[in-house]
Amino acid sequence: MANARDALVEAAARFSFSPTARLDAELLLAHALGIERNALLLDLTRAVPDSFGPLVERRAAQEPVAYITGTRGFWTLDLKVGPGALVPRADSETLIAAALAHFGGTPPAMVLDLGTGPGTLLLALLDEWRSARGIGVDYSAEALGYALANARLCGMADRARFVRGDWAGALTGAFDCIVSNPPYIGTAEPLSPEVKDYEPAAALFAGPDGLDDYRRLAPMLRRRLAPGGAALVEIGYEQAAAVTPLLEEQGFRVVLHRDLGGRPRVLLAH
Ligand SMILES: C[S@@+](CC[C@H](N)C(=O)[O-])C[C@H]1O[C@@H](n2cnc3c(N)ncnc32)[C@H](O)[C@@H]1O
Repeated sequence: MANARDALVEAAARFSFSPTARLDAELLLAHALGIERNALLLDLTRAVPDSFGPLVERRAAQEPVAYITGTRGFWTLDLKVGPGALVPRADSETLIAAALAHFGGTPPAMVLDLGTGPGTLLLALLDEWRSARGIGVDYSAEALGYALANARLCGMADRARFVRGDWAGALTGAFDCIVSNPPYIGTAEPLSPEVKDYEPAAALFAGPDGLDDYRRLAPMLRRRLAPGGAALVEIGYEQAAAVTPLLEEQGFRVVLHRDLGGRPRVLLAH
């Protein structure tokens, strides 16, 4: 029977399409063994279970690792994810860092996450702001199923509520912090099979120029933001020049935040 060391080399070679081929293999083998990746790396002589083979086949077909393992780490949390919900992206942690920096030692009382998916932004913020409560909105029932499960798993079900709806259309009241990572990919943009063939199109595409959802969201942010509050939206790295005026037209002052790669990633409107 192959040992872990050899099996990882073989699996990573099958994942040459992935920039994180070796990491993918380690995560899948740790999942098959039911242990943490760190524990796997401490002993690479261990035997490989038969259940690893089918996982390798799924990844070789470019299924996202997070859909295979059913979880994805985001900020301080391990979130349950699966088909029907976008896999949280590391780039979105820029928005969390920007929100924490903006509010500093005075956390907002009410947070609204528009397009919450598996609860990503809302739950990460509520984990930091223990006195805050929040609402996550999505129009995907599947995504909301994961969001609710994640709120329970992370011990935040008493502070996080989820609502199915078309952005903020059905909401009333004011929120001190509104966050959103809406779909922002243009319909003709080329995408890898990993994204295009597995992740929900409704979480990705926003009209020919990728801006349709920002156009709808901008006036809703104005209406739902409490005085003195801040709205933060994630953007594609080439969209700052197009999205900033949409927010400024609503009377907002806009501050740009960059991701760890130095690319424009978040607009903070206040
Ligand atoms: C790019 S995904 C982001 C998901 C999550 N916020 C994250 O960062 O992992 C966009 C989300 O917006 C949701 N969405 C798209 N159009 C929507 C609409 N009109 N109203 C509410 N949610 C919408 C999608 O279902 C999807 O979950």
